[in-house]
Amino acid sequence: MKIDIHDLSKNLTTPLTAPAYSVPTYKFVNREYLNIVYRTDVNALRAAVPEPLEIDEESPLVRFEVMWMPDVSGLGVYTESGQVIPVQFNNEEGDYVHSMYVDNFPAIASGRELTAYPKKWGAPKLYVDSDTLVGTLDYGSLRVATATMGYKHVELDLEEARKEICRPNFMMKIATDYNGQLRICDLVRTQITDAHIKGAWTGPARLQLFEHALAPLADLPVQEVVSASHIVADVTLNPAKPVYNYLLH
Ligand SMILES: CC(=O)CC(=O)O
Repeated sequence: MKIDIHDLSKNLTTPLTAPAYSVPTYKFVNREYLNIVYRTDVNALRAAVPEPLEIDEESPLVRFEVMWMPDVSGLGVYTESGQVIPVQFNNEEGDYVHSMYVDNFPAIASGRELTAYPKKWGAPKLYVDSDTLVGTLDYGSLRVATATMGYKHVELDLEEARKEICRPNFMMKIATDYNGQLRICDLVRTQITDAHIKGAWTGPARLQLFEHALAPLADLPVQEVVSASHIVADVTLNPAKPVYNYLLH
């Protein structure tokens, strides 16, 4: 087999004859979000966020999210759950993606290799239980998060919902050479720019996080639920771009 590194139509990843994921662009139809914004401990938040990102010390917030993706071109069906943290970088507001637990291998591999999504294997679920929207996250056999929200109690403004899911995302891209030395250590930025909101609601919400050594969501403890949203949207993801190279600083 001849390897042509300039042929961009080929998905050059392994296994060579049956790659672990398809070539993006990934388009999501009816992506459904349960987002719960909560106040946490400022020292815990400071310890989680890499500089030069800045947190809001006066208002230390985290967004816990569970996303059900029933129709994703090239990746299939999956659910994802994690935490993002509101930050500022170069005077721009955005969210630092702190953790993501996902139940689909191609989504994990492509997210980590092509972008910088901090994805690990996990078992999130999003479903309606009678009058309640429920989001759960299991890691192995243990429950690490349970979120509940009144189902479609109050409609949200669709433009506000669009702004919520289109905030810039910042992530850490880390790759090493064969000796374990850092080859890439970047802060990267991406943003959803193509989102069609199909519905958005809010309602009463609660969130419980449980201690786990390898899925340490509870290290950012819930002090108070601030807001919650349930959003259904079609979205397209964009590639990430480096915005800060730690190897040069
Ligand atoms: C496809 C990706 O890597 C991003 C996501 O799952 O949200």
